[in-house]
Amino acid sequence: MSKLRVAVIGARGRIGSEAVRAVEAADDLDLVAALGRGDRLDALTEAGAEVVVELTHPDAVMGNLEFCAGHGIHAVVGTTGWTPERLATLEGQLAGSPGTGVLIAPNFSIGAVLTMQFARQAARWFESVEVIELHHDKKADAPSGTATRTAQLVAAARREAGLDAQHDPTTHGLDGARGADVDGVPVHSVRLRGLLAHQEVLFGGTGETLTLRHDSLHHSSFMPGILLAVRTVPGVPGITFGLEHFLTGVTAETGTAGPGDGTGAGEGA
Ligand SMILES: NC(=O)C1=CN([C@@H]2O[C@H](COP(=O)(O)OP(=O)(O)OC[C@H]3O[C@@H](n4cnc5c(N)ncnc54)[C@H](OP(=O)(O)O)[C@@H]3O)[C@@H](O)[C@H]2O)C=CC1
Ligand SMILES: O=C(O)C1=N[C@H](C(=O)O)C[C@H](O)C1
Repeated sequence: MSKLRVAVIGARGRIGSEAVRAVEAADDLDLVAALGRGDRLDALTEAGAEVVVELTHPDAVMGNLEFCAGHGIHAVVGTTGWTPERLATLEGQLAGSPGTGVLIAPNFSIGAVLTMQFARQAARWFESVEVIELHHDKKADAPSGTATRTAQLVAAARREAGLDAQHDPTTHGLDGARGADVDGVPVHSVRLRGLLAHQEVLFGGTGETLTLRHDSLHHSSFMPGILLAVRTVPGVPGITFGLEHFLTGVTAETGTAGPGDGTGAGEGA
């Protein structure tokens, strides 16, 4: 059987360099290009890439995906900073390439995907919820894509359950002290040298709290998810938002992806 031809963009970055090693080590995958800043995207077509793994920067991702869509190259996207506007742009880019698949994953680690699902499950049972995400000191975007997605899933579950919006009693304080408001869920971002990627979802109810915590301790935590996505995305045309849609057993919890439907694409990452 021929190997799937894979390229990595952002190949010299923290996660990109790990992805290069993971693709090289996979028996069924062939790393045909490893691109960094300044490299020509034509190298992707010249190398015959079938799937691109995009791990760059919010400023770079849209141009890279436009090229992929325009050339019918499937894409697995880890770069964060997604908004509904960006998703709409990507949908437009893919319109002329209906067989091309793009998986956008706010987080490739199984523990983080499960944390989001557990948070979604817990949301209806608690009055209060806040998210704290903690990352390394080089991260460009805040809140993290994972925290944004978590807050959106929790907010959607609260709405579905008919819960009231959370009331913030703060009348005195400094700007920013209560974090960013993501769909009515406060999200607090910590940036600290020595950290990698961590998140706590805190729920509060009558006389009790529940804390869900996930820690990515090494970039290897993202590799099984990236490899799964690379192997799966050629068979799934269009935009899929969230790795859970490629994970049997977790998919049933979330429904199918679709812009603005509260479960999949179109909600930012
Ligand atoms: N979904 C997930 O599970 C994960 C997602 N991420 C996301 O992945 C992205 C990258 O993270 P990280 O590896 O930490 O960041 P890094 O800054 O370490 O790596 C990004 C790399 O992309 C390169 N780059 C920037 N612009 C371009 C471009 N136009 N073309 C090609 N390469 C380019 C950078 O080059 P230069 O150094 O010259 O700027 C750098 O080598 C971020 O958005 C992050 O949030 C990270 C971890 C997990
Ligand atoms: O920049 C990172 O490092 C990470 N980014 C993703 C995010 O924004 O959620 C995934 C993970 O948290 C690591």
